[in-house]
Amino acid sequence: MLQSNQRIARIAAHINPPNLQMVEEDSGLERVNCRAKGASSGFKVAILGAAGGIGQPLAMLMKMNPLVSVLHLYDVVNAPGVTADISHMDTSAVVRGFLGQQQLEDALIGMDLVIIPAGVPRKPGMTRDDLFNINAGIVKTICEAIARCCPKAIVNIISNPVNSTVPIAAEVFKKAGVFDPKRVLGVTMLDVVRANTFVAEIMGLDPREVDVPVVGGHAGVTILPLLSQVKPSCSFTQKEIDYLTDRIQNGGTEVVEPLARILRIDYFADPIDVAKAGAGSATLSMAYAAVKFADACLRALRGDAAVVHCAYVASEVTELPFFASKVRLGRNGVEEIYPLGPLNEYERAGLEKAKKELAGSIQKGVSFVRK
Ligand SMILES: NC(=O)C1=CN([C@@H]2O[C@H](COP(=O)(O)OP(=O)(O)OC[C@H]3O[C@@H](n4cnc5c(N)ncnc54)[C@H](O)[C@@H]3O)[C@@H](O)[C@H]2O)C=CC1
Ligand SMILES: O=C([O-])CC(=O)C(=O)O
Repeated sequence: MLQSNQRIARIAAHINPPNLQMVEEDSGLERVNCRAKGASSGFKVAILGAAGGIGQPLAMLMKMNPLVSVLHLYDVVNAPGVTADISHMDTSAVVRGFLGQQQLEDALIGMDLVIIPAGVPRKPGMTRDDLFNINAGIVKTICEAIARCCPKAIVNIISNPVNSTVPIAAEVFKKAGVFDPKRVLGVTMLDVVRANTFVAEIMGLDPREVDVPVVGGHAGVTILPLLSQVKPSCSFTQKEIDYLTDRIQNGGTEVVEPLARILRIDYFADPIDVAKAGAGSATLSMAYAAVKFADACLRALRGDAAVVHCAYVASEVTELPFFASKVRLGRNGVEEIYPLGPLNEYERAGLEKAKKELAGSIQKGVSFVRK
């Protein structure tokens, strides 16, 4: 039976790893973090930005994933509290918290998958690119640490502007001599999740049975839904195509901005209710999408066949160095990038617009690291 002070120390150690060694030395306790049954097999996953609007529900959902054996939660604020909270869930993954930059490397050592939702979100009136000045530096610092501590990890980048943060990550890894284009993935899953939902809504289908490829990037016109390739095969009127394309491209803004979609949304009488209006951007649907994507990465790491999703990756599908399209995931990350398939005239025009904007965003990210 443990003494009261030992029990308290155990809790502290669980939440704050630097105390762990001290506790082991002082009390002779075994590493509490290794005690959970079922924790020996499975993957080690780190969430960076784990105390944020996306990070918290993402951490909760990853703690529920049976493929995860160890879950590291890192943030520059509030990581201990979130870790304590999540660690009480009676699922097998062992949770450890890491607070502040001095613990970033500890958070990363040995990780198989690193998920990055660290950074500031949009407020009304902002584009994702307006986040560049703050988030570019955050992603750069984090990726420098990944290059040192777990260069073989699969990296899922959520922080916006994804169109630039993925090129930033790639440049950092190149500089460190560890860039593997198969392992760096921009998370565009929320665009697919939204597209599936909106198509299902107007076609009267079950969203779980709908699959809309969304290619290009993750901002405005760079988000290009290929409605001609929807499964199950659907035939849309031009009005429906215009509505769906616009809504999928501006799904993020629908959450951020009051009044943004006043003319189209009919489920609230008061348009003010339609957005977070300064309280941030999508967090819950994003956590859902991030977990869907992370789970796919883990299943692929395990060796499952035919794990195919859209993601923004280093690519030769177009003349641009990065592009989102369907990729097959495997034990090494991106094993195969699929071509875009036949596009109709509307989609070809959309592709040209997307590429024009993407080229600038990619260059901006690359220059940020090379400067
Ligand atoms: N890829 C996508 O589809 C989506 C991306 N996002 C983006 O995700 C990011 C996070 O959004 P939210 O969670 O809503 O923001 P948030 O502000 O609620 O949370 C961000 C977290 O990052 C932490 N953070 C800040 N600097 C950090 C650093 N240097 N290292 C580690 N953590 C740090 C903050 O302390 C905070 O806990 C934003 O950039 C947002 O635009 C949001 C929705 C969808
Ligand atoms: O719109 C934003 O700023 C957040 C985001 O990327 C999304 O919800 O798709």
